[in-house]
Amino acid sequence: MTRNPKSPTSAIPPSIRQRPIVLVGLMGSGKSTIGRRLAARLGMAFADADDEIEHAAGMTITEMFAKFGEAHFRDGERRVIARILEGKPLVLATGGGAFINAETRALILKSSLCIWLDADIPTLVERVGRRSHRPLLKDRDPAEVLRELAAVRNPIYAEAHLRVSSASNPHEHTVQAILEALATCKK
Ligand SMILES: Nc1ncnc2c1ncn2[C@@H]1O[C@H](COP(=O)(O)OP(=O)(O)OP(=O)(O)O)[C@@H](O)[C@H]1O
Ligand SMILES: O=C(O)C1=C[C@@H](O)[C@@H](O)[C@H](O)C1
Ligand SMILES: [Mg+2]
Repeated sequence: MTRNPKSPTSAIPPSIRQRPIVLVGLMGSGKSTIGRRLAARLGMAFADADDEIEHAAGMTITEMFAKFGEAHFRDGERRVIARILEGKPLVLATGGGAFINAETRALILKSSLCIWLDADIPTLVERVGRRSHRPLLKDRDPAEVLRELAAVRNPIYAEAHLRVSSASNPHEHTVQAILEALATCKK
């Protein structure tokens, strides 16, 4: 594991590891890939809510949307996130819409330290790719959908406790920026 001497994790108050760290933000903002790396740096467990939901339902998110609709998916998402947050503190990557659901958001804000990973639309478009497996992006121009979602969702993501840009490459820059934010976090 590489450690950057500029940001030793020893600078992070021990209380930070005593509750879950939850990453929220739009599709492609890096919640899953950054979350896994952040957890490794902090020596915490990691979970991805999208993976957990697929595991619990025994089908993909795309299948769930097609078979039961988005509302059903959101309900399952809330229950899965509630169960994860009741367990041992960990880093949790949420799906892009989880924090937009008022009940799920209340749960996250109450029991975790919540970080909004934010990036500009061109960066997000590049990262989700042109042939996305994500059900909300597969039938329309991803740039258009992401712009619409950003307009509605960004004011809600702004309720997160911390906001960190994930726009710069490589991943380690973003992990570093999160570690720096955690080191001075008063929440
Ligand atoms: N800070 C970063 N630097 C470089 N590449 C990144 C960064 N963040 C994400 N990526 C790349 O962007 C792509 C999408 O990232 P990721 O799957 O982590 O997004 P996500 O927020 O989990 O999306 P979703 O909400 O759809 O689950 C991946 O290929 C990932 O490697
Ligand atoms: O932004 C969203 O609403 C979504 C993001 C993905 O992570 C998945 O949770 C699903 O595709 C919905
Ligand atoms: Mg993800």
